[in-house]
Amino acid sequence: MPRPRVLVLRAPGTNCDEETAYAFERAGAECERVHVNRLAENAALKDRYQILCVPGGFSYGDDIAAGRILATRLQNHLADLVDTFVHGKGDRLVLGICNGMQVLMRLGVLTENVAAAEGEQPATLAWNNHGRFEDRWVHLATDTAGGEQGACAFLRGIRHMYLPMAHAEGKFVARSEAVLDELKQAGRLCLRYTRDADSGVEDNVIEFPANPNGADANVAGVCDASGRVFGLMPHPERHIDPTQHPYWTRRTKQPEVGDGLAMFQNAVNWFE
Ligand SMILES: NC(=O)CC[C@H](N)C(=O)O
Repeated sequence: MPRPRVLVLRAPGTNCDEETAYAFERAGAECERVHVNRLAENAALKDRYQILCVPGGFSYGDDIAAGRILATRLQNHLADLVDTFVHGKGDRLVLGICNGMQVLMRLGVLTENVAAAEGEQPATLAWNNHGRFEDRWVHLATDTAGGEQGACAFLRGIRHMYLPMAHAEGKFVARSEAVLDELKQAGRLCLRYTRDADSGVEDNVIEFPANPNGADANVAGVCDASGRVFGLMPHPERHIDPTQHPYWTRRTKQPEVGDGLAMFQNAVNWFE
């Protein structure tokens, strides 16, 4: 299989596209950063890629709500692109990081097929509990409720990650306990904030700062029913090299790579 080609989507206000492209390239993919307007001009462009990634940033200045305007632009002008990657033949992957997860949530693709009343969104991303932008490193645990490997294609074999998070509107809130339960049972609440490197998944909300925003069930990332479409609020592309770790000068034993790289490698290996 040739190296998978990644489309890293850019919009006004995107600011993590270069790091994200670097992460995918380090993992062995070929990557192009493409502006949403170029895709709107040339619909056939999307056929060049196997992975769609919506990176972090402040698309359209977070106006109205973070991710809302880019999601609306995709819905109204690039519905075919979204449909091809999310549904299509099931042979492509979609990743949304931070602002990208906000876009995927606003599009509804991460909570598709979940029972909610007609016209109601099953879940959303609200403002952090303390009402501020929060920028810190967090411990994350993966949920394997979807089976030994877990439900999510990007998280295979990963049990724990230490990654930066940096957002204001990242608190995952489900409409009801029933929605939360349904997502949980299916293993779709696949990435959770946790206390430290040795802690696992907890369903009760853990205290700040371990859970930096107050998210229901400590949710940091959600995948669709197929596990091919994944959104997470923390930034795996900011921990690719061990020197990005805040304590790297104090550690005697240096790991070969940063915790975030495995996620990008999983994406590349999915095509083998
Ligand atoms: N790092 C990011 O992608 C930021 C996401 C978004 N602008 C927020 O503050 O919530």
